[in-house]
Amino acid sequence: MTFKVLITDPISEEGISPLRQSKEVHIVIQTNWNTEELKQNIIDFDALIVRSQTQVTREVIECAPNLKIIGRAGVGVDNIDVEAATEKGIIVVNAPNANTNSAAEHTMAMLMALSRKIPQAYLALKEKQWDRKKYVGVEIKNKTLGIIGLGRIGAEVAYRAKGQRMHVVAYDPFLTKEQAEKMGIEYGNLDDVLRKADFITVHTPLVKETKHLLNHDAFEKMKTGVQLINCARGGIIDEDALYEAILSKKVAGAALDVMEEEPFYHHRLLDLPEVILTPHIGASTVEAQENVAIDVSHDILHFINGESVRNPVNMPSLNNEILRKVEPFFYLAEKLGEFLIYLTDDVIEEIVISYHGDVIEHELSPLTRRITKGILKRHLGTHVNEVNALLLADKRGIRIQENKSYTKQGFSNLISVQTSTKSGVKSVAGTLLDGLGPRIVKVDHYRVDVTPKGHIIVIQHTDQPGVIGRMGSILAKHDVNIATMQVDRADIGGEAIMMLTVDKHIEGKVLIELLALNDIHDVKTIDL
Ligand SMILES: NC(=O)C1=CN([C@@H]2O[C@H](COP(=O)(O)OP(=O)(O)OC[C@H]3O[C@@H](n4cnc5c(N)ncnc54)[C@H](O)[C@@H]3O)[C@@H](O)[C@H]2O)C=CC1
Ligand SMILES: O=C(O)C(=O)COP(=O)(O)O
Repeated sequence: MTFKVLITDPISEEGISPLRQSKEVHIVIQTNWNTEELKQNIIDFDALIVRSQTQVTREVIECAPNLKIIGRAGVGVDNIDVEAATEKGIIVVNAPNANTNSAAEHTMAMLMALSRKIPQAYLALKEKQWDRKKYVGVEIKNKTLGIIGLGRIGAEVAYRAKGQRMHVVAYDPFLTKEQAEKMGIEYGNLDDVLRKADFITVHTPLVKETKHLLNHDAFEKMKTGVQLINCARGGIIDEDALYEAILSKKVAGAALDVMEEEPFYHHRLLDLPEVILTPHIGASTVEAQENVAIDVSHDILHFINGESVRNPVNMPSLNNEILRKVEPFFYLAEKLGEFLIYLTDDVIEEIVISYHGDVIEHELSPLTRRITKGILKRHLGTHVNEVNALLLADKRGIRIQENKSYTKQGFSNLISVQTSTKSGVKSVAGTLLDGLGPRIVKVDHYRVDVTPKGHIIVIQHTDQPGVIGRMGSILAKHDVNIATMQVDRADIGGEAIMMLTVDKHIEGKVLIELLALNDIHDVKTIDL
């Protein structure tokens, strides 16, 4: 089947060559559509690749019933309604490492241009003005650069600034004093950075907490004559407050690659000679564009091939080594969920997942997602996936509890899943046996040993002579061949369980006959 990929922002042709080479992929590039046109035309597409310009709103996502993956050929996903995508089970991937260098280099270029007024001098000369006095700058050597957000790009900027013999003070909620010392920079809180810096550069994402992070109050705390750089996202600096701060001479200059509204032509900041601007070109290099497109293309191909994507935004990201260790448990996890929902007759209030033994050394969240997916899938349909399973459970008021314990419970690894409803608790446990694969080893408090695959019958009965024979006769009458069979009981003559694997799907009429047998209390037929 053809996998249709729509690309709506300019992208490197070399970068998408992995996609072009795939026979399954059909690519449409359309960079001129407005939102309405995008909404009308997105219906058939399986994947969408964008940069920062296309606004992938909830409305757009709702017009895309076939959309499975959105690739952001870059870092910031503030132009994508990730929550709406997650609800629909659409995976969002980006290219977090591919344009770091270009963005850091652009930041340094802006810092140099700002400190030496290069764009202003250039413009004047183009107007035939030779004015050397007007364009006196300041050195950056021995000046303090304040970095807000010391992630990938912030850290690269710090190294480069140190190379220029600047003193660097940085604030990031995840930065420790020790890490800062190792990097040879000063560790500070936000106020330290604001108070100490001669130049301030921001490298955070645009989120609720960073919107207008540099506002009127922040400007008040800065040195008079401070210069600002924003090569991250428009909106981190409050543009009106910046305008006022420049007029009042608190801020001597600003270099902006990004603005709150893009493209921008009419903002009053454009009229200030202290402001230098570029049209969001921090990642616009041949190398970065090729790299972002390659990374996103590979993730789309991973997705098509049923492999885990490398750079998910709305799921935990797993590196290859972590993935290699946890992947063998994926099938077992999902099947435990699928199995348990057959036994659960009432509305689920809580799912308790307990991991025992060696498995707890692995990243467990992908397993919890798969178990939840397995449970929800039966009633919510195939649109439930690893991306939206937890969100869908949460929206239905289902609490999910995860427990971990080193205690081995008789197996080197054991995953036990329990559903709680108003009518009681149901549980199943499974293990991954070395060389033998996944097994269901416990159903409620009964011990069993069944491969979670194919057609399974679970029969609750009273432990009496003849029950098994009568059950066997009914299956034989309907030409149902029993492949394996397990029996366990609480006490002699007490409650017992039979678990059979059979070679075909059990039809309703067989079920009715089984349920009518004396001493059989419940029968569940399960297709995994
Ligand atoms: N102008 C352009 O063309 C480009 C812009 N960008 C933008 O640069 C930004 C940073 O990108 P990366 O470094 O790759 O991301 P990153 O995720 O590696 O780093 C962001 C850092 O900001 C920190 N942070 C979050 N909230 C903060 C707060 N309130 N105060 C201080 N620090 C905070 C985080 O802890 C993290 O370390 C993103 O917004 C991205 O969209 C990225 C590439 C190109
Ligand atoms: O990667 C990012 O976050 C960027 O801002 C780059 O944006 P672009 O892909 O060049 O539109």
